[in-house]
Formats: sequence, structure tokens, C-alpha cells
Amino acid sequence: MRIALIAHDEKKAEMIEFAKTHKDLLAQCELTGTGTTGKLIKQHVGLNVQALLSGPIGGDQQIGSLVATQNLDMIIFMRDPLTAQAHEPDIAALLRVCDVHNVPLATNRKSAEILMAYVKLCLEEQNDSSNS
Ligand SMILES: O=C(CO)COP(=O)(O)O
Repeated sequence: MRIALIAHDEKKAEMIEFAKTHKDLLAQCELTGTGTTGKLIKQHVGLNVQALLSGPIGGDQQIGSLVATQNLDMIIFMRDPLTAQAHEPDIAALLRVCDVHNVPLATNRKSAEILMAYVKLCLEEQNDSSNS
């Protein structure tokens, strides 16, 4: 399972806490993320995350490109809905490309939890079929 992790500044602490909670599952996935989010998760959680560019300088667009080329299975994006972002057009483009390609996208903690339940199921199925 290839997952991108993204968090706006006001949501970074929540993302780190989320990644700690789901560390065992996330460790079985191929993780990528925007620059600062990716680095913080590596540093504070110890997960192996491929950190792309920071969001405001093109990171969201890089993630969008992975979606468009079918190289990503889902995105967990802890978005800050209360702060204006300089790169709002990039964020809108990322959300749009997920809809274009039908890629699951969680933009808040509860949706992220639901996606992790799905990840757990998929990994269990994968492990069952490789054991039989
Ligand atoms: O701005 C972001 C997403 O729009 C996140 O970028 P960083 O992870 O580099 O802070």
C-alpha cells in the first residue's frame, strides 16, 4: 500500500500523534510525504518516509503527480481549514486529481482513522494470501 502523508503546520502535532498510533501498520506501507511533514514523521516516529518538496514550494504538486500516474493508493492530508495557505491552488489541484483518479483522500482525523481500518484489512488479506 502506497500512502502519502501531508499535514499543514497547525496539524503537524496531530499527524505525528496519528503516525505514532498507527506505526505498526504504516511501517508495512510505502510512505511518502511533503517535505516538512515527511521529515518530522521520520524524526519523531522513526518511520521511513520519502520526503518530497515542502508543500508551498511544490510538494503538493509532486504528490498530485504520483496520483495522476497511479503511483499512490491513498492520501492522509491533515488540512488546516482555518488558516489561509499561500499555495491554495496547489492544494485544490491535489484534491481534484484525487477525485479524477478515484484515490481515497482523508482530510481530517476521523476520515484518516477510517482509511487506516481499511489499510489494516488490506494488509491482513495480503498476509493471509501469502501464508496460504
Ligand atoms: O503545505 C503543505 C501541504 O499543503 C505541507 O507541506 P510541508 O509538509 O512541507 O509543511
